[in-house]
Amino acid sequence: MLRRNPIKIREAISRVMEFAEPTDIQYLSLLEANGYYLAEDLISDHPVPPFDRSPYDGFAVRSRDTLNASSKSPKLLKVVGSIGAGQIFSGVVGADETVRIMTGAKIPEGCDAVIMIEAVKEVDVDGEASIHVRRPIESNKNISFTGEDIEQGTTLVESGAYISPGIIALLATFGYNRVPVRKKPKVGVIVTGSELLDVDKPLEPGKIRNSNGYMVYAQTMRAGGDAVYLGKLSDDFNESFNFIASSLSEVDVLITTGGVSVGDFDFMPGILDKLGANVLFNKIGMRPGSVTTVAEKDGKLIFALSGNPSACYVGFELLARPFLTALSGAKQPYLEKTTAYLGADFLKRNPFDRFVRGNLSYNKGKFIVTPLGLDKSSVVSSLAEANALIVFPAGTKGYRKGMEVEIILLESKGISTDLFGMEEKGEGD
Ligand SMILES: Nc1nc2c(c(=O)[nH]1)N[C@H]1C(S)=C(S)[C@@H](COP(=O)(O)OP(=O)(O)OC[C@H]3O[C@@H](n4cnc5c(N)ncnc54)[C@H](O)[C@@H]3O)O[C@H]1N2
Ligand code: MOO
Ligand SMILES: [Mg+2]
Repeated sequence: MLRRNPIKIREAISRVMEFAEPTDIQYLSLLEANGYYLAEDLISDHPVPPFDRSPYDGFAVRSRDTLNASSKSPKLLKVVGSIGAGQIFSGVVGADETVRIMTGAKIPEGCDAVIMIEAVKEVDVDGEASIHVRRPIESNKNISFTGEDIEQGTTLVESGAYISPGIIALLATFGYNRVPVRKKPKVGVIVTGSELLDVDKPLEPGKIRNSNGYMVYAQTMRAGGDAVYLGKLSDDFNESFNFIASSLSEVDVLITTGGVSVGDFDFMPGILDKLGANVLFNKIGMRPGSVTTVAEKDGKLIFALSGNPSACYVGFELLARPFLTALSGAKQPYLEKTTAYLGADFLKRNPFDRFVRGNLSYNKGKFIVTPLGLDKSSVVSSLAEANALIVFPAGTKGYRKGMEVEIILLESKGISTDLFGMEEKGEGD
């Protein structure tokens, strides 16, 4: 029988990440770029705003004209023009003159302040539009200055950043009609097992519906990959071998589920062997997902995930997810890790690092994480509400409600830079 040497999850992650080369750069329109990773630094090539402009609807004035204005003796200014955003006042504003100006319009030459519309009285003097100013205004008051938002030459976003709606706004501001991004890696998903029914089929004795295929497809998309569902293999070695061998050439990464353990129909180890793939590991000292196997063939990785739904889910999140996110060009591909208070007892011993599906919520100023469903790798029920993995390190005994635990956030776009901060906490296995 195949020899398996369990390694620590931290080591498994680093072996996988050694193969994480970002994909090629492609150019997308700004409407398509959301959710990709930026492939070059975004540097401001002009100041923002690019000209001094009015932050209000009002009147642009020369402040010195208003020096002696008071409510008893208002200063009369003649309105010599009117501009909206996008329009330019072509002349130079002279003594006791003002220009009616709307929010966003360029400050006319000669003016050094803006008085809001509500603060003046509009009057008609011999058929000429004028305003009464009732108090002095300081120089530079109510002006949005050139570069006050962004100075020219600033690195605003670094290559490898996740393109969020806010970054889209910056890209638009600086004229990125076409945005350099990393391609989403093409990820083939294959499920194995003669017991699997298609999702539209009624149950039959001894059979179950294929849930992993759809789950892994969705996980792949969440990880920034471009998932392709390649299909379901029945328990036939040669057929499975041929299909997997030919699928590999069509994708950047291949993910299979099932058939990685030691059963009569667990063909993945034999298939990887026959392929001549370099097995990075085939056992991890963790629960669930201990049988998670990763192999490399011609520079491409094959993630052979467990068939058990929870083990499959966790194996994907810990190993495939950072890998795919790194391929997609993320500067920081790891999920964020933080701490929370346990919402219920978890009294099992932890001979291996354990990753329990949990639901993180916020209650009265505290982050509470509650273990979900049965802690068995075969269950599917624990996955629906999982937004975190609770980390119980190997060698620990049992945790009571209210204790502080480390958690990995499943819905975050990476912030932390370590390998989940997995500390070595004794062997335990
Ligand atoms: N003698 C031993 N038996 C088992 C061991 C072991 O060490 N010695 N390890 C157990 C552990 S731990 C796990 S995890 C599983 C791993 O199983 P496989 O990866 O070989 O997966 P399968 O045998 O194909 O299936 C296991 C289980 O999962 C169901 N399954 C499979 N694919 C899907 C799918 N696409 N959707 C939903 N459910 C699926 C399958 O029907 C089985 O019930 O092995 C243990 N056994
Ligand atoms: O690989 Mo199994 O899920 O360890 O639990
Ligand atoms: Mg099996």
